[in-house]
Amino acid sequence: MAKIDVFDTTLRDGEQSAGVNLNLLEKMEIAYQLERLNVDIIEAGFPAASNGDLQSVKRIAEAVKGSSVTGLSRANQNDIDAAWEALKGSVEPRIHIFLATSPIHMTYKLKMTTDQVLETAVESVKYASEKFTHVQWSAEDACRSDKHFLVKIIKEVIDAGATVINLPDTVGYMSPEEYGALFRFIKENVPNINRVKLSAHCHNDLGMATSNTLKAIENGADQVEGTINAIGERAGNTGLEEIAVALHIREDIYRAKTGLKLDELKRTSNLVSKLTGMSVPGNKAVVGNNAFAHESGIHQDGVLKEKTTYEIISPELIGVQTNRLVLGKHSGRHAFRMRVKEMGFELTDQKLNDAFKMFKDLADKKKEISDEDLFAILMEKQTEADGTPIYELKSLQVQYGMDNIPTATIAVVNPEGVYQQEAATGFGSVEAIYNTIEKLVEDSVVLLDYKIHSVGGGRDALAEVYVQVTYNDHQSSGRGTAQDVLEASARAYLDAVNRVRSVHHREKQKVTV
Ligand SMILES: CC(=O)SCCNC(=O)CCNC(=O)[C@H](O)C(C)(C)COP(=O)(O)OP(=O)(O)OC[C@H]1O[C@@H](n2cnc3c(N)ncnc32)[C@H](O)[C@@H]1OP(=O)(O)O
Ligand SMILES: CC(C)C(=O)C(=O)O
Repeated sequence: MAKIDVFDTTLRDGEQSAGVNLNLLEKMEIAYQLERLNVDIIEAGFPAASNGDLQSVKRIAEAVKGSSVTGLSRANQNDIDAAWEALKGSVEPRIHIFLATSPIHMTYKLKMTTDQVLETAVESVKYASEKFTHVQWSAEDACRSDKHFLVKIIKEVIDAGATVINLPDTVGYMSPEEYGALFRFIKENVPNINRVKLSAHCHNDLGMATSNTLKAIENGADQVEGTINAIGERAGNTGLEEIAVALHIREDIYRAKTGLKLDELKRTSNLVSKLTGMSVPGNKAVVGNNAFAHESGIHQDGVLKEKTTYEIISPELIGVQTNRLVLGKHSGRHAFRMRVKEMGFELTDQKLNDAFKMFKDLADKKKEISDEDLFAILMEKQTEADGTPIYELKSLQVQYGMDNIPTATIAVVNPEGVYQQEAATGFGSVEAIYNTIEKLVEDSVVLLDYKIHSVGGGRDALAEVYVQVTYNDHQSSGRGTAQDVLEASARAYLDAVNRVRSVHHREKQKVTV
């Protein structure tokens, strides 16, 4: 099994993400976590970029001992000296020098000929090797470079003292097959290549960074570069979490592994996301919040019976406690019943079915049903009297306008099973509803108290209404839950009436016995 070195550039290429700016303490926090994750190399910054960057790299190099720390440098003495200033305190000082080798970059950006680039690369690597134990050299934009020129310059920089050669796909241009072939070509054609480690560094412009990196491993890469959460310049870099977990899960084909502590991945991802302000999409591979969430009934049923039906990665592997069965409109009875049980409710089959129907109706209106929503539904069902014929709300319509008299039209099925419909007005919508209900139920109802609050937060939160009434000379309370406040109000009023009826019903039964 080949061991692949992990070179983390979250603090350098990752910080190049538009809008990301980390201060020293934030960088230190991430560096400590990367050390805990057991990355081999941390690229902590670009010391020549600013005094702040130099100081961060220096502090991280002094503080972190479990991973090697490096800094980026252009191919000139000034940048190399800045890197030395930052890194000379580390155990085995390591520098990362880059110089572009593609015609586009050499012509337009560097304004240098190939000979000048060759000479600059060799001189800078020689200069750096006098100070640093490890010198990584990157052929920037290697993937759009002439491969014979690459062979030539790589051979020369190895002779000049480079210990690692990196072939970056700087603009995320290559296909996996092409990138793999480039590694094979360099391995087969650079005569001194076995003296160095070969590294892959991919960008995700065409969404191929992970596949490209894996292809590089299949074709001889000893080191992979990337960031946590795949952040980085433009569309980002290779997500190290994806590589490490892919190698682990598909060990059968890659026959390679990293030394990462995989169960630190989620924590690292959370920390990087929080400190950079770059949120991780829910569907992000490995570390997205939905990576272990199952929403559809058939999947939930499968996972309840045997996790591996729909999970190739176990959540514990990356430090997530458990998978999540999300209750939503695609969920089925198996998952619903399990959640009901977990929440401590024991419902009869009939009530469970009714609750499931209420849940499905609500799920049609809300994206995700929270535990609070579910609790409200289940509590309503749990506390509903059994066996008593009740008034069942069938439909409710309210007409309201600032200059009109509010009117409610309500249909119920009464305790005798008869469908009834009535309409009434009121000073407000709720009063119109309550006046209508009074016409529908046999005896008079007097409202004593009315309270309303929202269950959970957000604009689509459920409304929960509590009422106190006297009905038929009995005081009673009632509770109603619905997404609409008027429906919740109607349900609460009918619930109070039904509770009185249920007490009567039980008393009558006692007398009969
Ligand atoms: C592919 C990558 O991710 S490379 C890393 C990119 N990261 C960064 O650029 C972040 C940090 N950069 C910075 O803070 C600034 O760009 C600095 C401090 C490094 C340089 O700033 P300035 O001196 O103002 O130069 P500026 O950034 O405008 O231009 C870059 C210069 O470096 C030159 N250059 C670019 N790459 C290299 C290289 N590898 N070796 C030597 N010179 C280089 C450019 O040709 C240009 O030179 P010119 O001024 O003679 O035209
Ligand atoms: C500095 C190099 C390795 C780089 O970030 C790139 O080419 O993308």
